[in-house]
Amino acid sequence: MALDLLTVAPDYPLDLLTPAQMGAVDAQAALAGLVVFDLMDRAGTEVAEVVQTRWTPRPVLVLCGPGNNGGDGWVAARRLRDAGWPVRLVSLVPLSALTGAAAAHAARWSAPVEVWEGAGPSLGETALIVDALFGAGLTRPLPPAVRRWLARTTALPLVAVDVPSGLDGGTGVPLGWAPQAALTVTFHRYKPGHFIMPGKSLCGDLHLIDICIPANIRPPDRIETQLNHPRLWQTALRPPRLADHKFTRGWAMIRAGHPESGGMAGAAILSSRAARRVGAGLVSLVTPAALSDWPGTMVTTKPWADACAEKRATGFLLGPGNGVSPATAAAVLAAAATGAPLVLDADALTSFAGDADRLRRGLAGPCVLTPHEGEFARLFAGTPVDLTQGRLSRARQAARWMGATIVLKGPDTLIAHPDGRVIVQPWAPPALATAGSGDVLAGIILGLMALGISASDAAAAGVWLHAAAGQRAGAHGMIAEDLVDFLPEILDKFIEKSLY
Ligand SMILES: NC(=O)C1=CN([C@@H]2O[C@H](COP(=O)(O)OP(=O)(O)OC[C@H]3O[C@@H](n4cnc5c(N)ncnc54)[C@H](O)[C@@H]3O)[C@@H](O)[C@H]2O)[C@@H](O)CC1
Ligand SMILES: [K+]
Repeated sequence: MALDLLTVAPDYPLDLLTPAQMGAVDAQAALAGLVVFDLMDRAGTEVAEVVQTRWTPRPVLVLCGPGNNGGDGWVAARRLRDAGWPVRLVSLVPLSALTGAAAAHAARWSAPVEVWEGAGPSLGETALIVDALFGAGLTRPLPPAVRRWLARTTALPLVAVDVPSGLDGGTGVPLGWAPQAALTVTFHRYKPGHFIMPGKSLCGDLHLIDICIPANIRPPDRIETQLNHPRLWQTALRPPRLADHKFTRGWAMIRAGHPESGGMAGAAILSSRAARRVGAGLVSLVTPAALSDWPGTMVTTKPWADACAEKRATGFLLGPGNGVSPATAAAVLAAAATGAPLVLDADALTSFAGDADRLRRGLAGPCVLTPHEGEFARLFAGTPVDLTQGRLSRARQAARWMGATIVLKGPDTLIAHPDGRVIVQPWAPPALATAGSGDVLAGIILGLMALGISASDAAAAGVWLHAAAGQRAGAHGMIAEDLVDFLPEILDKFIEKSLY
Protein backbone atom coordinates (compact mmCIF):
# COMPACT_ATOMS: atom_id res chain seq x y z
CA MET A 1 0.00 0.00 0.00
CA ALA A 2 1.23 3.45 -0.73
CA LEU A 3 2.26 4.87 2.61
CA ASP A 4 0.64 8.22 3.10
CA LEU A 5 3.36 10.81 3.19
CA LEU A 6 1.27 13.25 5.15
CA THR A 7 0.09 10.96 7.90
CA VAL A 8 3.00 8.57 8.44
CA ALA A 9 3.44 7.98 12.17
CA PRO A 10 6.06 10.10 13.93
CA ASP A 11 7.89 7.01 15.16
CA TYR A 12 7.95 5.35 11.74
CA PRO A 13 11.34 3.62 11.32
CA LEU A 14 13.43 5.60 8.85
CA ASP A 15 16.63 3.55 8.88
CA LEU A 16 17.16 1.29 5.87
CA LEU A 17 19.42 -1.65 6.68
CA THR A 18 21.60 -3.40 4.15
CA PRO A 19 21.37 -7.20 4.14
CA ALA A 20 24.73 -7.29 5.97
CA GLN A 21 23.45 -4.87 8.61
CA MET A 22 20.24 -6.87 9.00
CA GLY A 23 22.38 -10.00 9.39
CA ALA A 24 24.38 -8.23 12.12
CA VAL A 25 21.15 -7.26 13.89
CA ASP A 26 19.91 -10.86 13.66
CA ALA A 27 23.21 -12.10 15.10
CA GLN A 28 23.11 -9.61 17.97
CA ALA A 29 19.48 -10.47 18.64
CA ALA A 30 20.53 -14.09 19.03
CA LEU A 31 23.36 -13.06 21.38
CA ALA A 32 20.85 -11.03 23.39
CA GLY A 33 18.84 -14.20 23.93
CA LEU A 34 16.23 -13.90 21.20
CA VAL A 35 15.60 -17.29 19.64
CA VAL A 36 15.75 -17.53 15.84
CA PHE A 37 13.03 -20.19 15.92
CA ASP A 38 10.69 -17.65 17.57
CA LEU A 39 11.65 -14.78 15.24
CA MET A 40 10.98 -17.05 12.29
CA ASP A 41 7.68 -18.11 13.80
CA ARG A 42 6.59 -14.49 14.13
CA ALA A 43 7.82 -13.64 10.63
CA GLY A 44 6.03 -16.52 8.90
CA THR A 45 2.88 -16.12 11.01
CA GLU A 46 2.62 -12.47 10.05
CA VAL A 47 3.18 -13.27 6.38
CA ALA A 48 0.19 -15.62 6.59
CA GLU A 49 -1.84 -12.94 8.38
CA VAL A 50 -1.11 -10.34 5.72
CA VAL A 51 -1.99 -12.81 2.97
CA GLN A 52 -5.32 -13.56 4.64
CA THR A 53 -6.08 -9.87 5.00
CA ARG A 54 -5.50 -9.27 1.34
CA TRP A 55 -6.87 -12.41 -0.36
CA THR A 56 -9.79 -14.73 0.24
CA PRO A 57 -8.85 -18.42 0.68
CA ARG A 58 -7.56 -19.89 -2.58
CA PRO A 59 -5.07 -22.55 -3.66
CA VAL A 60 -1.64 -21.25 -2.69
CA LEU A 61 1.76 -22.62 -3.59
CA VAL A 62 4.54 -21.80 -1.10
CA LEU A 63 8.07 -22.03 -2.49
CA CYS A 64 10.66 -22.56 0.25
CA GLY A 65 14.39 -22.05 -0.25
CA PRO A 66 17.38 -23.58 1.55
CA GLY A 67 17.90 -20.92 4.27
CA ASN A 68 15.95 -18.89 6.77
CA ASN A 69 13.87 -17.21 4.09
CA GLY A 70 12.62 -20.71 3.31
CA GLY A 71 12.05 -21.18 7.05
CA ASP A 72 9.63 -18.24 7.03
CA GLY A 73 7.87 -20.00 4.15
CA TRP A 74 7.41 -23.23 6.13
CA VAL A 75 5.78 -21.25 8.95
CA ALA A 76 3.54 -19.25 6.58
CA ALA A 77 2.44 -22.46 4.83
CA ARG A 78 1.57 -24.09 8.16
CA ARG A 79 -0.44 -21.06 9.34
CA LEU A 80 -2.36 -20.81 6.09
CA ARG A 81 -3.12 -24.51 6.16
CA ASP A 82 -4.27 -24.22 9.79
CA ALA A 83 -6.58 -21.43 8.63
CA GLY A 84 -8.14 -23.80 6.12
CA TRP A 85 -6.40 -22.70 2.95
CA PRO A 86 -5.48 -25.29 0.31
CA VAL A 87 -1.67 -25.15 0.52
CA ARG A 88 1.01 -26.88 -1.57
CA LEU A 89 4.55 -26.63 -0.28
CA VAL A 90 7.49 -26.92 -2.66
CA SER A 91 10.98 -27.12 -1.18
CA LEU A 92 13.86 -26.15 -3.42
CA VAL A 93 16.16 -28.60 -1.63
CA PRO A 94 15.69 -32.03 -0.04
CA LEU A 95 14.56 -31.72 3.56
CA SER A 96 17.82 -33.28 4.72
CA ALA A 97 19.61 -30.14 3.46
CA LEU A 98 17.72 -27.84 5.86
CA THR A 99 19.41 -26.74 9.07
CA GLY A 100 18.69 -24.79 12.23
CA ALA A 101 15.39 -23.03 12.77
CA ALA A 102 14.27 -23.70 9.19
CA ALA A 103 14.71 -27.45 9.73
CA ALA A 104 12.86 -27.21 13.03
CA HIS A 105 9.89 -25.48 11.43
CA ALA A 106 9.95 -27.87 8.47
CA ALA A 107 9.59 -30.71 10.97
CA ARG A 108 6.31 -29.16 12.11
CA TRP A 109 4.78 -29.41 8.65
CA SER A 110 2.53 -32.47 8.64
CA ALA A 111 1.25 -32.46 5.04
CA PRO A 112 2.95 -33.71 1.86
CA VAL A 113 6.01 -31.88 0.57
CA GLU A 114 7.01 -31.58 -3.08
CA VAL A 115 10.74 -31.29 -3.63
CA TRP A 116 11.77 -29.22 -6.66
CA GLU A 117 12.67 -31.36 -9.66
CA GLY A 118 13.76 -30.43 -13.14
CA ALA A 119 11.72 -27.59 -14.57
CA GLY A 120 9.76 -27.14 -11.34
CA PRO A 121 6.27 -27.94 -10.05
CA SER A 122 3.12 -27.97 -12.14
CA LEU A 123 0.86 -25.07 -11.34
CA GLY A 124 -2.43 -26.97 -11.25
CA GLU A 125 -5.09 -24.90 -9.52
CA THR A 126 -2.60 -22.47 -7.97
CA ALA A 127 -4.05 -18.98 -7.61
CA LEU A 128 -1.37 -17.39 -5.42
CA ILE A 129 2.38 -17.93 -5.01
CA VAL A 130 4.36 -17.25 -1.84
CA ASP A 131 8.01 -16.72 -2.71
CA ALA A 132 10.14 -17.76 0.26
CA LEU A 133 13.11 -18.90 -1.83
CA PHE A 134 15.83 -16.38 -1.02
CA GLY A 135 15.95 -13.25 1.05
CA ALA A 136 18.93 -11.45 2.46
CA GLY A 137 21.20 -14.43 1.89
CA LEU A 138 21.11 -14.43 -1.90
CA THR A 139 24.63 -14.08 -3.20
CA ARG A 140 24.33 -15.07 -6.84
CA PRO A 141 21.64 -15.13 -9.52
CA LEU A 142 18.68 -17.48 -9.12
CA PRO A 143 19.16 -21.02 -10.41
CA PRO A 144 18.12 -20.89 -14.11
CA ALA A 145 15.26 -23.39 -13.69
CA VAL A 146 13.79 -21.31 -10.84
CA ARG A 147 14.06 -18.16 -12.87
CA ARG A 148 12.34 -19.77 -15.87
CA TRP A 149 9.57 -21.17 -13.67
CA LEU A 150 8.91 -17.83 -12.01
CA ALA A 151 8.99 -16.04 -15.36
CA ARG A 152 6.23 -18.38 -16.60
CA THR A 153 3.90 -17.65 -13.66
CA THR A 154 3.64 -13.88 -13.97
CA ALA A 155 -0.14 -14.05 -14.44
CA LEU A 156 -0.49 -15.13 -10.79
CA PRO A 157 -0.09 -12.76 -7.85
CA LEU A 158 3.13 -13.38 -5.93
CA VAL A 159 3.80 -12.53 -2.29
CA ALA A 160 7.50 -12.03 -1.66
CA VAL A 161 8.91 -12.90 1.75
CA ASP A 162 11.49 -10.24 2.66
CA VAL A 163 12.31 -9.47 -1.01
CA PRO A 164 11.29 -10.91 -4.37
CA SER A 165 13.88 -13.69 -4.70
CA GLY A 166 16.73 -12.45 -6.84
CA LEU A 167 16.50 -8.83 -5.73
CA ASP A 168 19.49 -7.41 -3.89
CA GLY A 169 17.94 -5.77 -0.85
CA GLY A 170 20.97 -3.53 -0.46
CA THR A 171 20.75 -1.86 -3.84
CA GLY A 172 17.35 -2.46 -5.41
CA VAL A 173 19.07 -4.09 -8.36
CA PRO A 174 18.25 -7.72 -9.21
CA LEU A 175 21.14 -10.18 -9.24
CA GLY A 176 20.31 -11.03 -12.82
CA TRP A 177 16.53 -11.20 -12.49
CA ALA A 178 13.76 -11.12 -9.89
CA PRO A 179 10.01 -11.73 -10.15
CA GLN A 180 7.34 -9.06 -9.95
CA ALA A 181 5.61 -9.23 -6.58
CA ALA A 182 2.13 -7.96 -5.80
CA LEU A 183 3.12 -7.63 -2.16
CA THR A 184 6.39 -7.82 -0.26
CA VAL A 185 6.39 -8.52 3.47
CA THR A 186 9.61 -7.70 5.25
CA PHE A 187 10.81 -7.76 8.83
CA HIS A 188 12.13 -5.36 11.48
CA ARG A 189 13.37 -2.65 9.08
CA TYR A 190 12.98 -1.90 5.41
CA LYS A 191 16.03 -2.36 3.19
CA PRO A 192 17.20 0.16 0.56
CA GLY A 193 16.15 -2.21 -2.22
CA HIS A 194 12.50 -1.91 -1.16
CA PHE A 195 12.46 1.74 -2.18
CA ILE A 196 15.04 2.14 -4.92
CA MET A 197 14.24 1.38 -8.54
CA PRO A 198 13.86 -1.11 -10.01
CA GLY A 199 13.41 -2.88 -6.65
CA LYS A 200 10.71 -0.44 -5.57
CA SER A 201 8.62 -1.43 -8.53
CA LEU A 202 9.36 -5.19 -8.27
CA CYS A 203 8.29 -5.30 -4.62
CA GLY A 204 4.74 -4.14 -5.30
CA ASP A 205 3.00 -3.05 -2.12
CA LEU A 206 5.16 -3.11 0.99
CA HIS A 207 4.37 -4.36 4.45
CA LEU A 208 6.75 -4.06 7.40
CA ILE A 209 6.44 -6.54 10.27
CA ASP A 210 7.73 -5.96 13.77
CA ILE A 211 9.22 -9.29 14.82
CA CYS A 212 10.09 -7.87 18.25
CA ILE A 213 13.79 -7.23 17.82
CA PRO A 214 14.41 -4.38 20.30
CA ALA A 215 15.23 -1.02 18.68
CA ASN A 216 18.46 -0.74 20.67
CA ILE A 217 19.91 -3.66 18.74
CA ARG A 218 21.64 -1.83 15.90
CA PRO A 219 24.27 -2.75 13.35
CA PRO A 220 27.85 -1.94 14.40
CA ASP A 221 28.52 0.31 11.41
CA ARG A 222 26.86 3.60 10.42
CA ILE A 223 23.41 3.40 8.87
CA GLU A 224 23.99 5.35 5.68
CA THR A 225 20.58 5.16 4.04
CA GLN A 226 17.34 6.52 5.47
CA LEU A 227 13.84 7.34 4.38
CA ASN A 228 13.06 11.03 4.10
CA HIS A 229 10.83 12.53 6.76
CA PRO A 230 10.44 15.90 8.52
CA ARG A 231 11.95 14.33 11.63
CA LEU A 232 15.32 14.45 9.88
CA TRP A 233 15.37 18.20 9.17
CA GLN A 234 12.39 20.02 10.67
CA THR A 235 14.41 21.70 13.38
CA ALA A 236 16.43 23.40 10.63
CA LEU A 237 13.35 25.13 9.24
CA ARG A 238 12.21 28.14 11.15
CA PRO A 239 9.20 30.42 11.03
CA PRO A 240 9.83 34.13 10.45
CA ARG A 241 11.08 35.92 13.55
CA LEU A 242 9.88 39.28 14.83
CA ALA A 243 13.17 41.00 14.10
CA ASP A 244 13.34 39.67 10.55
CA HIS A 245 13.39 41.92 7.54
CA LYS A 246 13.63 40.85 3.96
CA PHE A 247 17.42 40.71 3.85
CA THR A 248 17.67 38.55 6.98
CA ARG A 249 15.47 36.04 5.16
CA GLY A 250 17.78 35.79 2.21
CA TRP A 251 18.18 37.17 -1.28
CA ALA A 252 18.08 34.58 -4.04
CA MET A 253 19.23 35.23 -7.59
CA ILE A 254 17.84 33.19 -10.47
CA ARG A 255 19.32 33.31 -13.95
CA ALA A 256 16.44 33.49 -16.44
CA GLY A 257 15.26 34.11 -19.96
CA HIS A 258 18.50 33.74 -21.87
CA PRO A 259 18.69 34.00 -25.65
CA GLU A 260 20.01 30.41 -25.92
CA SER A 261 16.65 29.22 -24.61
CA GLY A 262 14.69 31.49 -26.92
CA GLY A 263 14.24 34.03 -24.13
CA MET A 264 11.86 31.74 -22.26
CA ALA A 265 11.48 32.67 -18.63
CA GLY A 266 8.53 30.53 -17.54
CA ALA A 267 10.73 27.94 -15.83
CA ALA A 268 12.60 30.57 -13.85
CA ILE A 269 9.35 32.27 -12.87
CA LEU A 270 8.08 28.98 -11.44
CA SER A 271 11.34 28.60 -9.52
CA SER A 272 11.12 32.13 -8.18
CA ARG A 273 7.56 31.64 -6.96
CA ALA A 274 8.57 28.43 -5.17
CA ALA A 275 11.60 30.10 -3.56
CA ARG A 276 9.38 32.90 -2.25
CA ARG A 277 6.72 30.50 -0.99
CA VAL A 278 9.21 28.68 1.24
CA GLY A 279 10.28 31.94 2.77
CA ALA A 280 13.14 33.56 0.87
CA GLY A 281 13.02 37.29 1.66
CA LEU A 282 13.79 38.51 -1.82
CA VAL A 283 14.07 36.81 -5.19
CA SER A 284 15.54 38.39 -8.30
CA LEU A 285 15.17 37.10 -11.84
CA VAL A 286 18.29 38.17 -13.64
CA THR A 287 17.56 38.31 -17.35
CA PRO A 288 18.93 40.03 -20.42
CA ALA A 289 15.46 40.39 -21.94
CA ALA A 290 12.74 42.55 -20.48
CA LEU A 291 10.09 40.33 -18.87
CA SER A 292 6.54 41.26 -18.19
CA ASP A 293 5.84 42.30 -14.64
CA TRP A 294 5.82 39.62 -11.93
CA PRO A 295 4.60 41.32 -8.79
CA GLY A 296 6.79 40.44 -5.83
CA THR A 297 9.63 39.02 -7.90
CA MET A 298 12.31 41.53 -8.80
CA VAL A 299 13.14 41.45 -12.47
CA THR A 300 16.46 42.94 -13.41
CA THR A 301 18.28 43.20 -16.72
CA LYS A 302 21.65 43.81 -15.10
CA PRO A 303 24.47 41.51 -16.21
CA TRP A 304 24.85 38.18 -14.37
CA ALA A 305 28.30 39.30 -13.24
CA ASP A 306 26.64 42.12 -11.30
CA ALA A 307 24.30 39.66 -9.62
CA CYS A 308 27.32 37.60 -8.60
CA ALA A 309 29.01 40.71 -7.21
CA GLU A 310 26.04 41.45 -4.93
CA LYS A 311 27.41 40.77 -1.47
CA ARG A 312 23.94 40.41 0.06
CA ALA A 313 23.02 37.52 -2.26
CA THR A 314 22.52 34.32 -0.23
CA GLY A 315 21.73 31.90 -3.02
CA PHE A 316 21.96 31.36 -6.77
CA LEU A 317 19.95 29.11 -9.05
CA LEU A 318 20.95 28.39 -12.61
CA GLY A 319 19.49 25.96 -15.08
CA PRO A 320 15.75 26.26 -15.63
CA GLY A 321 15.33 27.56 -19.16
CA ASN A 322 18.97 28.67 -19.36
CA GLY A 323 19.97 26.86 -22.55
CA VAL A 324 22.90 24.44 -22.88
CA SER A 325 25.85 26.64 -23.78
CA PRO A 326 29.32 27.83 -22.80
CA ALA A 327 27.66 31.04 -21.59
CA THR A 328 25.55 29.06 -19.13
CA ALA A 329 28.64 27.14 -17.95
CA ALA A 330 30.51 30.42 -17.45
CA ALA A 331 27.59 31.88 -15.50
CA VAL A 332 27.56 28.80 -13.25
CA LEU A 333 31.27 29.13 -12.54
CA ALA A 334 30.88 32.84 -11.78
CA ALA A 335 28.15 32.10 -9.22
CA ALA A 336 30.07 29.12 -7.83
CA ALA A 337 33.16 31.24 -7.26
CA THR A 338 31.25 33.49 -4.83
CA GLY A 339 30.98 30.63 -2.34
CA ALA A 340 27.30 31.44 -1.80
CA PRO A 341 24.78 28.57 -1.75
CA LEU A 342 24.16 27.28 -5.25
CA VAL A 343 21.45 25.16 -6.88
CA LEU A 344 22.10 23.73 -10.34
CA ASP A 345 19.40 22.12 -12.44
CA ALA A 346 18.67 21.16 -16.03
CA ASP A 347 20.73 23.15 -18.60
CA ALA A 348 23.22 24.28 -15.94
CA LEU A 349 24.16 20.62 -15.47
CA THR A 350 24.13 19.62 -19.12
CA SER A 351 26.35 22.59 -19.98
CA PHE A 352 29.10 20.64 -18.17
CA ALA A 353 28.52 17.33 -20.00
CA GLY A 354 31.94 15.82 -20.65
CA ASP A 355 33.51 18.51 -18.46
CA ALA A 356 32.20 17.75 -14.97
CA ASP A 357 35.64 18.13 -13.45
CA ARG A 358 35.63 21.83 -14.35
CA LEU A 359 32.40 22.24 -12.38
CA ARG A 360 33.82 20.23 -9.49
CA ARG A 361 36.92 22.40 -9.31
CA GLY A 362 34.81 25.54 -9.52
CA LEU A 363 32.57 24.85 -6.52
CA ALA A 364 33.56 27.11 -3.63
CA GLY A 365 30.49 26.79 -1.42
CA PRO A 366 27.51 24.59 -0.61
CA CYS A 367 25.90 23.22 -3.73
CA VAL A 368 22.88 21.08 -4.63
CA LEU A 369 22.65 19.46 -8.05
CA THR A 370 19.19 18.24 -9.12
CA PRO A 371 19.63 15.97 -12.16
CA HIS A 372 17.14 13.44 -13.47
CA GLU A 373 18.58 10.18 -14.85
CA GLY A 374 19.43 11.61 -18.28
CA GLU A 375 21.11 14.74 -16.93
CA PHE A 376 22.98 12.63 -14.39
CA ALA A 377 24.34 10.30 -17.07
CA ARG A 378 25.38 13.19 -19.32
CA LEU A 379 27.09 15.05 -16.48
CA PHE A 380 28.96 12.14 -14.93
CA ALA A 381 29.98 10.29 -18.11
CA GLY A 382 33.76 10.09 -18.20
CA THR A 383 34.17 10.77 -14.46
CA PRO A 384 35.18 8.19 -11.84
CA VAL A 385 31.45 7.62 -11.14
CA ASP A 386 30.63 4.08 -12.33
CA LEU A 387 27.48 4.53 -14.39
CA THR A 388 26.91 0.77 -14.63
CA GLN A 389 26.01 0.63 -10.93
CA GLY A 390 22.50 0.99 -9.48
CA ARG A 391 21.03 4.37 -8.58
CA LEU A 392 22.01 4.25 -4.90
CA SER A 393 25.65 3.56 -5.61
CA ARG A 394 25.83 6.06 -8.47
CA ALA A 395 24.24 8.87 -6.47
CA ARG A 396 26.54 8.16 -3.53
CA GLN A 397 29.67 8.09 -5.70
CA ALA A 398 28.66 11.27 -7.53
CA ALA A 399 28.06 13.23 -4.32
CA ARG A 400 31.39 12.12 -2.89
CA TRP A 401 33.29 12.95 -6.05
CA MET A 402 31.57 16.27 -6.72
CA GLY A 403 31.67 17.34 -3.07
CA ALA A 404 28.05 18.44 -3.46
CA THR A 405 24.60 17.22 -2.54
CA ILE A 406 23.06 15.32 -5.44
CA VAL A 407 19.28 15.06 -5.78
CA LEU A 408 18.88 12.22 -8.28
CA LYS A 409 15.26 12.63 -9.32
CA GLY A 410 12.87 9.82 -10.17
CA PRO A 411 10.02 7.82 -8.64
CA ASP A 412 12.59 7.05 -5.92
CA THR A 413 14.35 10.41 -5.60
CA LEU A 414 17.69 10.03 -3.81
CA ILE A 415 19.37 12.82 -1.87
CA ALA A 416 23.04 11.91 -1.64
CA HIS A 417 25.48 13.83 0.52
CA PRO A 418 29.26 14.05 0.11
CA ASP A 419 29.75 12.21 3.43
CA GLY A 420 28.11 9.07 2.04
CA ARG A 421 24.65 9.45 3.59
CA VAL A 422 21.70 8.97 1.25
CA ILE A 423 18.12 9.96 2.00
CA VAL A 424 15.46 8.18 -0.05
CA GLN A 425 12.18 9.87 -0.87
CA PRO A 426 9.88 6.92 -1.27
CA TRP A 427 6.51 8.61 -1.65
CA ALA A 428 6.19 10.86 -4.64
CA PRO A 429 3.00 10.91 -6.64
CA PRO A 430 3.55 9.99 -10.30
CA ALA A 431 1.63 13.17 -11.20
CA LEU A 432 4.80 15.09 -10.24
CA ALA A 433 6.31 13.96 -13.53
CA THR A 434 5.04 17.01 -15.40
CA ALA A 435 6.62 20.03 -17.07
CA GLY A 436 7.71 22.66 -14.59
CA SER A 437 7.71 20.32 -11.61
CA GLY A 438 11.52 20.22 -11.53
CA ASP A 439 11.68 24.02 -11.72
CA VAL A 440 9.49 24.19 -8.63
CA LEU A 441 11.73 21.71 -6.77
CA ALA A 442 14.87 23.69 -7.66
CA GLY A 443 13.17 26.87 -6.46
CA ILE A 444 12.12 25.31 -3.15
CA ILE A 445 15.67 24.14 -2.46
CA LEU A 446 17.04 27.55 -3.47
CA GLY A 447 14.61 29.35 -1.18
CA LEU A 448 15.56 27.16 1.79
CA MET A 449 19.28 27.55 1.15
CA ALA A 450 18.91 31.30 0.73
CA LEU A 451 17.32 31.31 4.20
CA GLY A 452 20.54 29.85 5.57
CA ILE A 453 19.55 26.19 5.72
CA SER A 454 22.35 23.72 4.93
CA ALA A 455 22.54 22.07 1.52
CA SER A 456 21.75 18.65 2.97
CA ASP A 457 18.72 19.81 4.99
CA ALA A 458 17.44 22.06 2.22
CA ALA A 459 17.64 19.26 -0.33
CA ALA A 460 15.88 16.70 1.86
CA ALA A 461 13.26 19.18 3.05
CA GLY A 462 12.77 20.48 -0.48
CA VAL A 463 12.20 17.04 -1.94
CA TRP A 464 9.75 16.19 0.84
CA LEU A 465 7.79 19.45 0.54
CA HIS A 466 7.61 19.01 -3.23
CA ALA A 467 6.28 15.45 -2.89
CA ALA A 468 3.85 16.45 -0.15
CA ALA A 469 2.51 19.29 -2.30
CA GLY A 470 2.12 16.80 -5.15
CA GLN A 471 0.23 14.42 -2.92
CA ARG A 472 -1.99 17.22 -1.69
CA ALA A 473 -2.68 18.27 -5.29
CA GLY A 474 -4.13 14.85 -6.07
CA ALA A 475 -3.76 12.37 -8.88
CA HIS A 476 -5.50 14.25 -11.65
CA GLY A 477 -5.08 17.56 -13.36
CA MET A 478 -2.17 18.81 -11.28
CA ILE A 479 0.03 21.43 -12.94
CA ALA A 480 3.33 22.71 -11.61
CA GLU A 481 1.81 26.05 -10.56
CA ASP A 482 -0.48 24.19 -8.16
CA LEU A 483 2.50 22.75 -6.29
CA VAL A 484 3.66 26.24 -5.45
CA ASP A 485 0.23 27.18 -4.17
CA PHE A 486 0.04 24.18 -1.82
CA LEU A 487 3.38 24.94 -0.17
CA PRO A 488 2.10 27.34 2.53
CA GLU A 489 -0.47 24.83 3.69
CA ILE A 490 2.10 22.03 3.83
CA LEU A 491 4.62 24.20 5.68
CA ASP A 492 1.97 25.31 8.12
CA LYS A 493 0.71 21.88 8.89
CA PHE A 494 3.89 19.87 9.04
CA ILE A 495 6.77 22.15 9.77
CA GLU A 496 6.14 25.23 11.81
CA LYS A 497 3.58 23.66 14.11
CA SER A 498 6.26 21.35 15.39
CA LEU A 499 8.39 24.31 16.45
CA TYR A 500 5.99 26.20 18.66
N1 LIG B 1 18.01 -14.51 11.06
C1 LIG B 1 16.88 -14.16 11.64
O1 LIG B 1 16.85 -13.87 12.81
C2 LIG B 1 15.66 -14.05 10.83
C3 LIG B 1 15.73 -14.20 9.45
N2 LIG B 1 14.63 -14.21 8.71
C4 LIG B 1 14.66 -14.60 7.31
O2 LIG B 1 15.91 -15.08 6.97
C5 LIG B 1 16.30 -14.60 5.71
C6 LIG B 1 17.78 -14.65 5.57
O3 LIG B 1 18.11 -15.98 5.77
P1 LIG B 1 19.48 -16.59 5.27
O4 LIG B 1 20.59 -15.75 5.72
O5 LIG B 1 19.46 -18.00 5.68
O6 LIG B 1 19.42 -16.43 3.72
P2 LIG B 1 18.43 -16.98 2.59
O7 LIG B 1 17.35 -17.79 3.14
O8 LIG B 1 18.07 -15.82 1.77
O9 LIG B 1 19.38 -17.88 1.70
C7 LIG B 1 20.52 -18.48 2.20
C8 LIG B 1 20.80 -19.81 1.55
O10 LIG B 1 20.71 -19.75 0.15
C9 LIG B 1 21.92 -20.17 -0.47
N3 LIG B 1 22.01 -19.42 -1.72
C10 LIG B 1 22.24 -18.10 -1.87
N4 LIG B 1 22.15 -17.75 -3.17
C11 LIG B 1 21.80 -18.87 -3.84
C12 LIG B 1 21.54 -19.17 -5.20
N5 LIG B 1 21.57 -18.24 -6.14
N6 LIG B 1 21.24 -20.43 -5.55
C13 LIG B 1 21.17 -21.38 -4.62
N7 LIG B 1 21.42 -21.18 -3.32
C14 LIG B 1 21.73 -19.93 -2.92
C15 LIG B 1 22.96 -19.92 0.57
O11 LIG B 1 24.08 -20.72 0.38
C16 LIG B 1 22.20 -20.29 1.85
O12 LIG B 1 22.14 -21.68 2.03
C17 LIG B 1 15.70 -13.24 5.65
O13 LIG B 1 15.59 -12.82 4.32
C18 LIG B 1 14.38 -13.47 6.34
O14 LIG B 1 13.43 -13.90 5.39
C19 LIG B 1 13.34 -14.28 9.37
O15 LIG B 1 13.14 -15.63 9.65
C20 LIG B 1 13.29 -13.50 10.61
C21 LIG B 1 14.39 -13.84 11.54
K1 LIG C 1 11.90 -14.20 -1.09
